[in-house]
Amino acid sequence: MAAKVEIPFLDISEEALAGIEVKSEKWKELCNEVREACETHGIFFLVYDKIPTSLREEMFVALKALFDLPEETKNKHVNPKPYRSYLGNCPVIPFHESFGVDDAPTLDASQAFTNLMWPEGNPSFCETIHGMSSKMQELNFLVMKMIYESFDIEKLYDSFVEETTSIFRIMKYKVPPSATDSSIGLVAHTDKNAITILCQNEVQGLEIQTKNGDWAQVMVPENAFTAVVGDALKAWSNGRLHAARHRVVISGEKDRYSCGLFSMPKEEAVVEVPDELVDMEHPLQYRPFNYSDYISYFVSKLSDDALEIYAGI
Ligand SMILES: O=C(O)CCC(=O)C(=O)O
Ligand SMILES: [Fe+2]
Repeated sequence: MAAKVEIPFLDISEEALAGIEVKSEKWKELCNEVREACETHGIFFLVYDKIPTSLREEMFVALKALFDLPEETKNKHVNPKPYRSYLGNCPVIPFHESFGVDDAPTLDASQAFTNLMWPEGNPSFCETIHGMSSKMQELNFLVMKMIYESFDIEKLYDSFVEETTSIFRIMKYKVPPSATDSSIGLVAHTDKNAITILCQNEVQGLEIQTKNGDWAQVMVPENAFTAVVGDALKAWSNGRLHAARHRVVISGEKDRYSCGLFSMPKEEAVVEVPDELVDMEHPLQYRPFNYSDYISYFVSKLSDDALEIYAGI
């Protein structure tokens, strides 16, 4: 069995932030904690009560209804871009099923996905995925804002927002056939995007590879969200932030459901290290690159070192 690891746990609930003025010392400390978590582990937990428990619960009811649809219906979700089309019964990860919805925080995108799955309409499903993805996007932006502030480059944050889009990924991991088995639910990878916010039901299974190569279980606290640094953020930060390699291992008797808001540069956007993050101590590590070209490269090679090979200096 994998070891356990202490993952930083940050409270950015309204109560915890009450009285902390933006730009105050306390706020700066919190921003630095976010950055340190990204540097040390590349993964951390967040308490964020702007996403109420009731919305999480509705989300997991909605997810069950979605995955319970006939295969034929689920297979209608097709998109030529990677990581979007419905994936089910894949021989490499037979217990995993997923969908990726582009721009789910825009109402039209949530509506189009809902109408495809339920041509007769399902307003409550639409409202739930739209509400959840929008709020997870807000959280994603807040984390990025804190990272910009901790590097003292908040003036660049607005252009980051302008150049950012997202995929909302919706996932189910079926219980393996025998309760004693544990099986790979999702193979080891780093996320390719900038930063991912994950929300899972009570079934654990996420694991990370520590910097010394061991696999460790990530025990996500009840109702917490998990933030994961991806390749685009690692490159942008000149290698200062760590893209955590992770996987999902499933065991036990309950299906695992999760969803993730993956923020990423828009199609035409270039990932480029800001001048402020390059100095004698931190020489430039990555050349500027177009994000969608990097994804095409990764999909063609599927190499663990894709970022280093593609953009490393
Ligand atoms: O299901 C999870 O908790 C993690 C999913 C994940 O790592 C991914 O989709 O990239
Ligand atoms: Fe991932």
